[in-house]
Amino acid sequence: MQVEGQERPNLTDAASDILARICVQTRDEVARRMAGLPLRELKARLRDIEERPRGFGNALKLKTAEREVGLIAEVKKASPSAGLIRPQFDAAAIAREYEQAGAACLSVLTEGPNFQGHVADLQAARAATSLPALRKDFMLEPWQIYESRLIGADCILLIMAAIDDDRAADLLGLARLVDLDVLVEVHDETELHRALALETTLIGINNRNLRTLRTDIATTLELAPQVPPDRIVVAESGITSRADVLRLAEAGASCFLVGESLLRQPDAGAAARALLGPI
Ligand SMILES: O=P(O)(O)OC[C@@H](O)[C@@H](O)c1c[nH]c2ccccc12
Repeated sequence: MQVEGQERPNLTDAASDILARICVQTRDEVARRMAGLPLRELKARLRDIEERPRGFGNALKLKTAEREVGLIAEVKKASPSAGLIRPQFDAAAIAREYEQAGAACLSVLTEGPNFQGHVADLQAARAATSLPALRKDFMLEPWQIYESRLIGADCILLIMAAIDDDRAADLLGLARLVDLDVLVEVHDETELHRALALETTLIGINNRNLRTLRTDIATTLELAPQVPPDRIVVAESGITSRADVLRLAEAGASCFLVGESLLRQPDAGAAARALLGPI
């Protein structure tokens, strides 16, 4: 990593705060990629793209109307909390299983150092299905929004714990400009109120604290009832059973972002079907 020591946050803090560490790594990575593709060139390339995004929010609404539950099924090889989840990782094959099981959308990790994700995984998963895909990464810089559109993402994630209000509004506006949907992620009441002040429909409530990596679905149970009905609540992380889905739905979540519990099963499609329930 090439960043000078004094530009880094205190390393003791960064080591005990996983989100802070990932943000430092992401800024380094973005600086590297930007050097290879300056913003002006990136924008010029976008002008040549004809394909429109697939409509992530819309797919969630349609599936939820059809079967009560909108599943965003996650494609990831590893995570900082679980380590290696799928040693034999085939993003396209997993995505196809999810689509056949009735998932509304995909979520694909593209972050390298902590999740072993790649842009190519998102492209492979999306090409193998007709489902819209969320680029699951840490969006900090405007350049990343344009890049997300270039690589074929349909939606991006904005993590309120990682950015301030001005940055969130800027990145949200840019995403709109390039026709990407946005999932705004919160973990506590303060972040939820900051998110609700933004003009955005998809509110993700992450049951995992990204600073400590601990999960507790009580986070969604507490926060979902505070979300007005014109927004869509996506319960995220630590969801392992149909019983979890039913409890979270009762609290007001209509959509569910699930990765690890599906990917731990040899048949991820069957696991997704079990979460979705009968129909
Ligand atoms: O694998 P799980 O526990 O089912 O969680 C999926 C998803 O919610 C999780 O990957 C996630 C939610 N928000 C994030 C932000 C960064 C990295 C990862 C995430």
